[in-house]
Amino acid sequence: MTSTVVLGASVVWLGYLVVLSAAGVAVVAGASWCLLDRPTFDRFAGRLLRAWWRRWAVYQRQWFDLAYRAGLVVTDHRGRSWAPKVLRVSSSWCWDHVRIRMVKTQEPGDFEAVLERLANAYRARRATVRTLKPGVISLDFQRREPFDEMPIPLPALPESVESVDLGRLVIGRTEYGRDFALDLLGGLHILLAGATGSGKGSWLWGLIRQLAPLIRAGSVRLWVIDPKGGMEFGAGREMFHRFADSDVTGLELMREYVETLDARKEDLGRRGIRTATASAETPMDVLIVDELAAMTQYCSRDIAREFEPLLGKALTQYRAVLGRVVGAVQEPHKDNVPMRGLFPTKIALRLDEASYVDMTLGEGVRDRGALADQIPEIMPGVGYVKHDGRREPLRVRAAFTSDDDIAALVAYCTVTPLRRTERRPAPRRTAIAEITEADIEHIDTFDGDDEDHDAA
Ligand SMILES: Nc1ncnc2c1ncn2[C@@H]1O[C@H](COP(=O)(O)OP(=O)(O)OP(=O)(O)O)[C@@H](O)[C@H]1O
Repeated sequence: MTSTVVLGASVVWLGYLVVLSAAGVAVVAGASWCLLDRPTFDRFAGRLLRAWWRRWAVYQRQWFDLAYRAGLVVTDHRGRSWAPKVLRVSSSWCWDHVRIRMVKTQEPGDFEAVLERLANAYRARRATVRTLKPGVISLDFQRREPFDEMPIPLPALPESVESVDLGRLVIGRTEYGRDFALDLLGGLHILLAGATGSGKGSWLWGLIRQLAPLIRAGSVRLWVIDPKGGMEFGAGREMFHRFADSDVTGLELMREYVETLDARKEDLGRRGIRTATASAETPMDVLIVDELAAMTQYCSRDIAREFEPLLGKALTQYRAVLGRVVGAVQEPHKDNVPMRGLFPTKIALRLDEASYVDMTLGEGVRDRGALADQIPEIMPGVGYVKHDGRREPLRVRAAFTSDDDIAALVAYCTVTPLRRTERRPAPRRTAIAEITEADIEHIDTFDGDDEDHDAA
């Protein structure tokens, strides 16, 4: 209505030609933007335009008819009919969210009962209902599933130290088909929440793979706590700086991590260095905790009581001295992760409960489209990412890292390039009495080219 009034006024005020030309320029500019950079176009303009268009052309237009046929129109004793009202439509790349005010006496269950019918009518892949507040629900319709057909190739191992950008470690693809990267410089610490089998392993190994040349060069050191007996990370113990496979050894590792970074903080402070750069002298120390709850909740009280403040310290004090924490958890409630807010990068893979989504990503993010509890089990590795300072969650899938890829990674990181002198075989101790004529001949004919020796 408002847009019609504004358009009418513009035509009267400026004339048809001016309004048509302005509209033409806007369409061409928008189309070029969309072609050149779809994710940013979608973030700033696409989702608004799509929501406006779909409200007008799809949801609002068919709503009364469909609500009537689905039995959602209520008739009172005087024969008057009341239909639930479409209040607002918002849209992300894959989902539409239709906010509905229910008729008094209706309940969310009335809509749940006819969800399949509504999904069919609106040609959606699936639909869910959420209660937003008393009397208001959101009907969520999934329009597309890009990860059904999108291949997610495992990014190649970076070739050299110089080719690793700690601010852009590519581990998968976004729903728009673009590379998705984690950022250990600006993004600092990462919290990864996901139910069992949701693909946390792929995310963590994907991140480690991208650090491989730096691990091999000693510029990144991994401190890994895998308190579930080393099930996930045992295969990589050789390449880790420190590895713990129980809560007891995990606590010892945590103590050493904090002592090491405290010492570095003091040392760099004395030398007047305010921010360190990752190098063999001052490596980036990445602490990976595969199941935070095993160190904070499902362990003895003494362990949890000591571990939590140490973790809090690691999350708050070591940014400048290159301490980074990557924590994984299945149930992200406060008892398991008391310091959730200290992780600037948050990722929600498939979660068992709707309430876990906001616990992981922050208040209200599920309402903005991060339906991590709706990710099907057949889609491991898919999740929603939320960066501090960015409103919209992004849907992402990590590439799958197989056992063979892990073995190759470990082999790559644990082979130290040998220096030429080290490759020479130790001189054979030969007693003078053992020297034969043939030996003397060989010594005479040796011309200084030691290729055979080197190859040996
Ligand atoms: N990115 C991915 N793409 C495709 N399949 C995947 C991906 N990640 C994981 N999978 C599949 O899902 C299975 C479970 O993944 P994974 O072990 O990483 O889950 P998890 O969240 O670490 O589970 P748990 O908490 O029980 O250790 C894997 O064995 C693999 O078959």
